[in-house]
Amino acid sequence: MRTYTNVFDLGDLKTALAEAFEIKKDRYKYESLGHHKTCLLIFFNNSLRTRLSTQKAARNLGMDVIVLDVNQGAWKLETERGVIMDGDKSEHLLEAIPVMASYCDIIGVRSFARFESRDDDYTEKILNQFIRYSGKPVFSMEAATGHPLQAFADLITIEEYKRTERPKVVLTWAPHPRALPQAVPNSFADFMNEADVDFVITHPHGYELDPKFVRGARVEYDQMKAFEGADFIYAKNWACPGVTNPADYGKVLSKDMSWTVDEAHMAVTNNAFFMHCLPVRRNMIVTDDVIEAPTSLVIPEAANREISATVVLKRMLEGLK
Ligand SMILES: CCC[C@H](NC(C)=O)C(=O)O
Ligand SMILES: NC(=O)OP(=O)(O)O
Repeated sequence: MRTYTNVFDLGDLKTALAEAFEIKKDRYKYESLGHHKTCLLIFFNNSLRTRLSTQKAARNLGMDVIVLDVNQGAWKLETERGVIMDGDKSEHLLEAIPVMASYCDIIGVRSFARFESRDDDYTEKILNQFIRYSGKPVFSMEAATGHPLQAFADLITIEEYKRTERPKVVLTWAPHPRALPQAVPNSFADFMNEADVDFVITHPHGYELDPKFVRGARVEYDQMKAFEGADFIYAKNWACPGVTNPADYGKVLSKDMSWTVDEAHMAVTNNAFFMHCLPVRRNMIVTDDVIEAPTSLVIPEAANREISATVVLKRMLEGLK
């Protein structure tokens, strides 16, 4: 595996899930694979789960780990070519990338959508420079339009807890005070469309996700109708993807609190499990009662981030041989 940015990089999902459950039984099983190999984790944005779980995964495989918070300790980086660098940025990405790559064997990158240009975000301008100029295997730790480590952990969790062979899984938008990226819902849809589930997406008008990720999923604008009979509810906020109106890209079009997932919403489901990638704004996205209920999976879901990262890093290490 040279890059991990989407569901198709994983290949057959049943095989990937079998690998995940094998590792979950013994996460140190492949600890010799990473001997004298270094994993560099580069963060342009904040993180808790990804920062901790990916370091843990690398250590499970015997790797050394370096974590770099760009713009906090390193030089502020210019990412645009052709810019006269007379401002507050001391170094260009085009030098920094090969330099960083010279100290490691595998690179993880977190670089959120900037909402300055839909094209820049949806062509993954930053992540693709690492893929193009580092000469090393590169995996996404949430880039502008995807969060595949999260979505793989979500799939593992659904597989562990499903009570029926083909569960109904609902991705629901919920309100948030800030403009959040579409990376998490995009990757969740990317994975659910390839998994053996009955997948439904529900959100207010104007929040249509990019067709590249929606693919054959059913889109239901009536949230309560979407929730009917659901086995899993996956809640997430995202800012306007700019599909129906490109001028609205990155905007907060709604803070409608009737979309907040509460017990009345969960009452029309099939006693559904509740999921969220975290961090979550309680009583905006979901009420205290729902996220604290026995059917809330947010903690085991977060714990599975160690497993998804271990599988991906294992495959990258195997590719180095
Ligand atoms: C894993 C989620 C990271 C990020 N969340 C925030 C609060 O920026 C997002 O919504 O994409
Ligand atoms: N879910 C997730 O990626 O969390 P962090 O942003 O804390 O890493």
